[in-house]
Amino acid sequence: MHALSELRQARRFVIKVGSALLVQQGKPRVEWLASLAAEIADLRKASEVIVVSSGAIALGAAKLGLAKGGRGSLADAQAAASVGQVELARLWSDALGHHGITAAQMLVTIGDLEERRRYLNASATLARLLEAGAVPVVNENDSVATEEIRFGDNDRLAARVAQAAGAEAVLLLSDVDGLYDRDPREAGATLIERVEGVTPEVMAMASGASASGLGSGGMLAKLQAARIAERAGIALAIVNGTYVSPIARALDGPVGTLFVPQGDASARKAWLGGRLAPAGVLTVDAGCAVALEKGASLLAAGITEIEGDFARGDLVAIHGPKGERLGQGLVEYTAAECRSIRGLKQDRQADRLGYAPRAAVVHRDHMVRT
Ligand SMILES: Nc1ncnc2c1ncn2[C@@H]1O[C@H](COP(=O)(O)OP(=O)(O)O)[C@@H](O)[C@H]1O
Ligand SMILES: N[C@@H](CCC(=O)OP(=O)(O)O)C(=O)O
Repeated sequence: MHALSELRQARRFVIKVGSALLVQQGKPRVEWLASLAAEIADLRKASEVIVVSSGAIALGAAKLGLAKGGRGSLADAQAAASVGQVELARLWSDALGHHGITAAQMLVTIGDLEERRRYLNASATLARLLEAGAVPVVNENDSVATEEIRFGDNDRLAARVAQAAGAEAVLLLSDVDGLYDRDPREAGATLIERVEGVTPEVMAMASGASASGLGSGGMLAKLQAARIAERAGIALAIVNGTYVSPIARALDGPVGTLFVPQGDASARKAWLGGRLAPAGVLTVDAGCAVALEKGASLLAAGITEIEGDFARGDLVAIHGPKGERLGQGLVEYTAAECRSIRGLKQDRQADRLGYAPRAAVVHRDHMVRT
């Protein structure tokens, strides 16, 4: 998909709604939500829709009378989210219910979308809900997620959900028209309509701060989400949601920034490429680095160092001799086994371990290079 209007062809959408759109001065924007629900009902005539909705912390903080919109401390954010999520679910259930659509709440943590087995589980739930005709309304499970296990922003969460659901398009509804070449509050800022690859230059355009003070990620989080999506072959657009009927304005306008999918990585590789937290590091020698560059599997003979305590099937980062990041992949041996067979030729692995189920330590099929 190369133009915003082409997104209409997508068979499965993820629509992400930021806190600032849903909540103003602690109150939900019910009429605006009703107009969005009408657009979702319209989209569903030809496509499937998953919503990723922020707003629990902002809604809950207002109810509990917490300072700083509930973001003063982790405990405040968790308490606010618990209270706000109840209201958020009701708002969506009412708004979609008005069009005869069943809303389904799904609260997830980073592990649910990053640990392979749980990722497959979340993916199956989403598929079943869509098949049954519901609209999943996803948010982070903020009331139990601690700082270390949180996404923190719903932009990356939306990109992950899109991967897990096999969606073709993600719409990030925000309070700006899209990505500007610099902070839009600066003079001369220009809207970028199309991005072919989120390069470091593109990343440099974003500032991490959220102007509204309600959201958490700012433009930086949206660009990180765009990177996850483009690698997964998913089109992503940042569009202005502040208007009534924002989807029609963005797609028929068209106004916004489209991030064109890059390549057509298989779902599994996309998942690997986008995963955030490797369990360990394998450092390899120069010869191995060259072989990996050419697409070979990582063999024990090339490993010089092992960091971390990982299990078979975990994600590990792969570093070159100077510590440079070469890629990451699913490891076929535990950390202890890797330490034991490091530097060994393939035919000696079985002698050392007494078994050698796999020739490669990280097979090329389960590896992505950076
Ligand atoms: N280069 C940029 N282009 C567009 N917006 C930017 C840029 N750099 C920083 N921003 C800020 O990012 C904000 C959007 O992020 P955020 O407030 O987190 O949105 P949301 O709550 O919708 O997730 C914009 O309102 C803008 O102030
Ligand atoms: N999960 C949080 C939202 C996280 C967040 O702030 O996201 P966003 O407003 O999209 O930057 C909530 O429901 O309040």
